[in-house]
Amino acid sequence: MAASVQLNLRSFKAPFNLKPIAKQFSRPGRIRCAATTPTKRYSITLLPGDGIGPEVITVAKNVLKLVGSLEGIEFSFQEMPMGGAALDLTGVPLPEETLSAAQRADAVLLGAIGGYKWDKNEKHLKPETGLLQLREGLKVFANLRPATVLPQLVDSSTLKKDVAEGVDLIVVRELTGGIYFGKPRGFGTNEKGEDIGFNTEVYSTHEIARKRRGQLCSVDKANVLEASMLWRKRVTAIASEYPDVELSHMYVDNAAMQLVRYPKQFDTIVTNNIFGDILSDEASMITGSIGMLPSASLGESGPGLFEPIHGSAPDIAGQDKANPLATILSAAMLLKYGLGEANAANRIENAVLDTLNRGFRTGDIYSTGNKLVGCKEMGEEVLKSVDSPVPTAI
Ligand SMILES: NC(=O)C1=CN([C@@H]2O[C@H](COP(=O)(O)OP(=O)(O)OC[C@H]3O[C@@H](n4cnc5c(N)ncnc54)[C@H](O)[C@@H]3O)[C@@H](O)[C@H]2O)C=CC1
Ligand SMILES: CC(C)CC(=O)C(=O)O
Repeated sequence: MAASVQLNLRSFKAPFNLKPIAKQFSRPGRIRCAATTPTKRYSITLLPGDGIGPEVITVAKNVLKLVGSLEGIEFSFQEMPMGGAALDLTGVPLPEETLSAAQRADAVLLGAIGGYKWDKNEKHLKPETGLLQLREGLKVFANLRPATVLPQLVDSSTLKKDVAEGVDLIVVRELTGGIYFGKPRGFGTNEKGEDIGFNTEVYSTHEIARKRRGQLCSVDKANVLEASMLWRKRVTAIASEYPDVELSHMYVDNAAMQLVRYPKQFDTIVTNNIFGDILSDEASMITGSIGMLPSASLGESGPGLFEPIHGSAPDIAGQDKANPLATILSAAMLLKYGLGEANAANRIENAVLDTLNRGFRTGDIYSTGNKLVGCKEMGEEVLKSVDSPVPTAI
């Protein structure tokens, strides 16, 4: 890593708590099980989407309902079409009604979008375009993707136990800029008449300024890309204002390698849209499965968007094989970061740990000696753990 400078996080106001979710995972304790009269009401827009999306959202919704009833919270859920499902229904991947329902809600929980059926659609008619429009429409620029190796799943990691054990990091990904949105973009022909496709990686200084909200290893490609050079310049400039927190810089190719060589070196990685997408998927395998990783996307104000980091997994869709834990943990992030309901969020996190402690595993995290279950049964076991007055400590 490059020489570090110090950032002082104490003096700036982040709109969210950057403390890795893992820290809260490790707080087992007695759960009060008394049902209370609902005093708080929240509206949640549910966007099941495509593939395994509806399967995992159904499970997460049930978990939210139960936790709400135990914590005196009443949810009103509004389910709206999004992605391929919306294309089939309305001809566009993000209908106006869906976006405005999401904007009006207290928080948004998304399953996943995409599938073979729409892969050949024109760009503006792809499910993925709808997701980018949703993120842009909600102005959720900061995407938090925690990756924690739970002791229960250390054997599911693709890395050796001593490398994976204790990994506890978070990727903070810029979400509404960079190459996913930059212009010019498109298709054309070069001087030899060959077809070309081109995109533009562009960052403006105000977008990078937002990145100071981490305590950080800033990942870029500043040895080659101008947008990364500006990124590093801004991050370094901001760093000088915050002397108490360490900042280091790393090139993305090295970061990809370091993540599998010695992942414990990372606490918070802050990076751009595309590098964050790729590195967080890579980090997911250290934890055992992409089916385990939740995410929260937050802006300055307005509802946050909460979604598992995985896609619609068309290869297992409709077979009751999906791991719902990433979506359940996204619901926990929704409670914690979106609604400020930390107790309710802790209930969910503890219930997930308890379910794993009781040996229940979907196929993606299965190891010998455990009980193989499908998406629905995993959800039912999590509900039992939510109800359990004393969760098992890890
Ligand atoms: N946020 C979103 O909605 C995203 C959507 N996509 C879309 O999803 C579709 C499939 O993309 P892929 O690249 O295959 O990525 P993917 O994440 O859907 O699947 C990759 C692999 O992980 C497995 N997997 C994913 N989630 C799982 C879960 N919860 N439990 C068990 N196994 C799980 C799948 O079965 C597959 O083998 C594409 O249309 C893509 O554009 C991809 C990434 C994110
Ligand atoms: C538009 C999405 C499919 C991009 C993606 O992979 C993600 O952000 O998770």
